[in-house]
Amino acid sequence: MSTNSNGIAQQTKFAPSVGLPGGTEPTLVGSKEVLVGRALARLRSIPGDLEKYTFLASLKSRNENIFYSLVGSHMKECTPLIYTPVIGLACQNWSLIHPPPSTYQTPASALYLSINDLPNIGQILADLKTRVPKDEMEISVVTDGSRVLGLGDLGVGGMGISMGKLSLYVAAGGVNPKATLPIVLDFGTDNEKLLADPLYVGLRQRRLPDAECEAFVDVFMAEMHKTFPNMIIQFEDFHTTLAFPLLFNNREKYPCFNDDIQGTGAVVLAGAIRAFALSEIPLKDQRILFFGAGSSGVGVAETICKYFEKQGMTEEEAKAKFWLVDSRGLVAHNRGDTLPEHKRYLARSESDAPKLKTLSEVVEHVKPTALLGLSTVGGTFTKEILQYMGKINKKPIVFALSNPVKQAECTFEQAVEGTGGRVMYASGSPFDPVQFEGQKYEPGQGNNMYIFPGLGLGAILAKVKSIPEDLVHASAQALADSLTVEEKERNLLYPDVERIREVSMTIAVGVIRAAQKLNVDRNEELRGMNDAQLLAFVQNQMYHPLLDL
Ligand SMILES: NC(=O)C1=CN([C@@H]2O[C@H](COP(=O)(O)OP(=O)(O)OC[C@H]3O[C@@H](n4cnc5c(N)ncnc54)[C@H](O)[C@@H]3O)[C@@H](O)[C@H]2O)C=CC1
Ligand SMILES: CC(=O)C(=O)O
Ligand SMILES: [Mg+2]
Repeated sequence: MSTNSNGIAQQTKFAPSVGLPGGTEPTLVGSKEVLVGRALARLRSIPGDLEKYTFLASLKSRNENIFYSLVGSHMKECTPLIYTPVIGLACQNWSLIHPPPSTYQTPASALYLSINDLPNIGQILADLKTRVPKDEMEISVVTDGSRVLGLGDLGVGGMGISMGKLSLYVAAGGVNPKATLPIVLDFGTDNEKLLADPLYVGLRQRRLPDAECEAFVDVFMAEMHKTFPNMIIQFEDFHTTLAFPLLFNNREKYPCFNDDIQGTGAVVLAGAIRAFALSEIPLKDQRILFFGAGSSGVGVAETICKYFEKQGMTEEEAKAKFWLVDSRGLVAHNRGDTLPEHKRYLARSESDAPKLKTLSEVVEHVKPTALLGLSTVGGTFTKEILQYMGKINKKPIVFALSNPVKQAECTFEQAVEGTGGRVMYASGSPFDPVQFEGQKYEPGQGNNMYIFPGLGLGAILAKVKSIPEDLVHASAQALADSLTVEEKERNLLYPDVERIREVSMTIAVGVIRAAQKLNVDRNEELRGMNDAQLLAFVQNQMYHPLLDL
């Protein structure tokens, strides 16, 4: 990453301006605080969520510095509007709100590549390179929109999630906005509503078979790497049948990772490390049940399983702590269907496994200490299940991680009430604190937004060749270690979201050190720095809109 002011040095200076008769500006435009305050007041005056989203998108395009100052100083209020849950609504309505003003602003602020572009990808990227305002692009979030949050196939509407994640790279990770590139690969859509919608802005044809998508991505990745050799690629919201092959095909060749598999793995591991400790149950006695065995469920389960091994368990001992449930019941070798590759590693073998079809049956069979939902199905952690978790555990762990809010397996309030206030809870989308029997309870937000900004920042600064699993584990450990004494006293599982930039910095340092250990770093200058110097270096490299106003 080059210096902070790169690409943003020519921003408007906000000295009070004196109006001339007939001028286009009012008499007093205001100081930066006033400009941010004015944007906030305007935002709060807008009644609808989608309208708030389009206002913020328009602000981002008109003045990036005010946008990022506003978001950075009001993370709790703005994150739900530029990210989950409102981003889901934006993706669902993409054909109506497209192009958001930000795509007009710079010609390289978004890239749609369709299957018809396959022969020309190299040329398209070379042209784009001549138009990007920064000498080197640093990070791209790439999706094909085939599984956007828990909302299913939204086709090119997935652009919203790529843009939202990159806004957080800037606001929470301090990446230069000019070095970010959201990309949608338009492989068609299997969403009947979109196929029938004359206003749909993507290809109105059915999705290509996975093998053809994989072949497209082979070409895409090679051309991206040729054009932007240091660019980190984040795969996002690909349907599970593509998510795993794309990760395995590319992870050793290029600096890339899958956010749903690995970012989610790391953020949930970090929250779980803390919850396991608070539960006062040793790791060897934990029994962890996953409701949902897709890219994120399996990604998280395998990440925690590896952590157990690092804590001294054998592979078999670690695997024995996990149970996965999918739409056919307990995932088991002997249940009579052919399990897809990603479900085999943690599939069970006990003789009664095939009989366990519903979540309630599996919960009663397993007696879990921790119940984690990554199923996309809202409300599935019923009152009875939550009460049962409360009955068998002193401090039950319940993570309802599906996004957006309606897809959460239970709300925070339901979890608190069902367990008599003893739950250790995290959700993917934010919930408000809850009052129960005169006491205030605060939920955790177990969302990969705590990981990817810091993981990406560390990978950019170290100029990594690839992102091995140890870098992901380092990001989880750094997040778990980042809670302050005050946050621990509040029984939080994750740091306060207002501190996310500071947390990202710590994660970046952990990731850089892990990259150095594995020799995947190309920025060898960082090797000579001690930890304090490295932290100062990371901080100094971070884009900071307030300084540049
Ligand atoms: N909190 C976070 O940071 C993240 C949350 N997620 C959320 O996780 C959810 C799942 O994502 P993926 O794993 O990619 O999706 P997926 O569609 O691949 O997996 C869903 C899994 O749930 C199972 N399932 C669906 N309906 C079910 C039912 N009625 N009963 C039992 N099992 C059922 C499916 O069989 C499948 O195993 C999404 O809502 C997504 O938003 C994903 C990534 C990060
Ligand atoms: C948060 C996220 O990546 C998802 O829900 O897919
Ligand atoms: Mg995702």
